Amino acid sequence: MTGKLVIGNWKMNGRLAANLVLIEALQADAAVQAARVAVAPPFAYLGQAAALLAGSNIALAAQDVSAFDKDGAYTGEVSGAMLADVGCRYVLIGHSERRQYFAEGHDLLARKLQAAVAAGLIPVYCVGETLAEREAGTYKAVIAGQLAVLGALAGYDCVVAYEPVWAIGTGRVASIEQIDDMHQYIREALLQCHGASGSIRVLYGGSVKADNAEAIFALQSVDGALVGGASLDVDNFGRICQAAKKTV
Ligand SMILES: O=C(CO)COP(=O)(O)O
Repeated sequence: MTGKLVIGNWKMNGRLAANLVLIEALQADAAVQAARVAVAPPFAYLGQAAALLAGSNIALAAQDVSAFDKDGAYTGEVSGAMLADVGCRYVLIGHSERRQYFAEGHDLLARKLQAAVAAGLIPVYCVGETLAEREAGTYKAVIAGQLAVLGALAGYDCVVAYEPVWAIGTGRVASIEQIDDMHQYIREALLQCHGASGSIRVLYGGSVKADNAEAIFALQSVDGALVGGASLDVDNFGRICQAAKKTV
């Protein structure tokens, strides 16, 4: 499978009936089948999605993982081993919504990253600055601080998703220049803290839609996209996958 990686983050959306319709439509979409694609449903629906996706090219991703890597008395938690057991290949870690609403910070995220790789999952580590940080001009330092957590993961397969908070769900996509600038910066920073930017893929996320995907994927510095809202719409997601496949 070649091409850019497209991951659909469903966030806290979905129901059994709607998921069935969406996944069956994705399976029937030639562009989705031909691209390198993953979907990240909520925990409650991972089993359903895994069963529906069995034998398909579409991989399964989770939206989060517990920092605890041993089974036990951790009510409400879902471990990396459980995610691997139900068929997940990827797991999102450090999404800005988790940083914002659940106060996830450096130490916890470092543990989650370790737990993910220990379970054989590929972490999709999310970074991104707020509008205030962008306007204050501190955004690169913010991203560098967030990336520092990856230092301990040297040697592991890892995906980084750059998602400027101000572009998430706002329809306000970062400009091509802003994306390229940050992706170049992230690659260089990864070389410093992770040691091998070559083995790391950097995805862009934030209001990616069918009509802007091709221009974003045309950037050499972009290895794919983490898609929120548009991943719930087959037509939009299918066209994003088509754009990803075009720009190998
Ligand atoms: O947060 C995102 C993906 O993780 C991006 O969400 P939107 O594509 O809805 O802006």
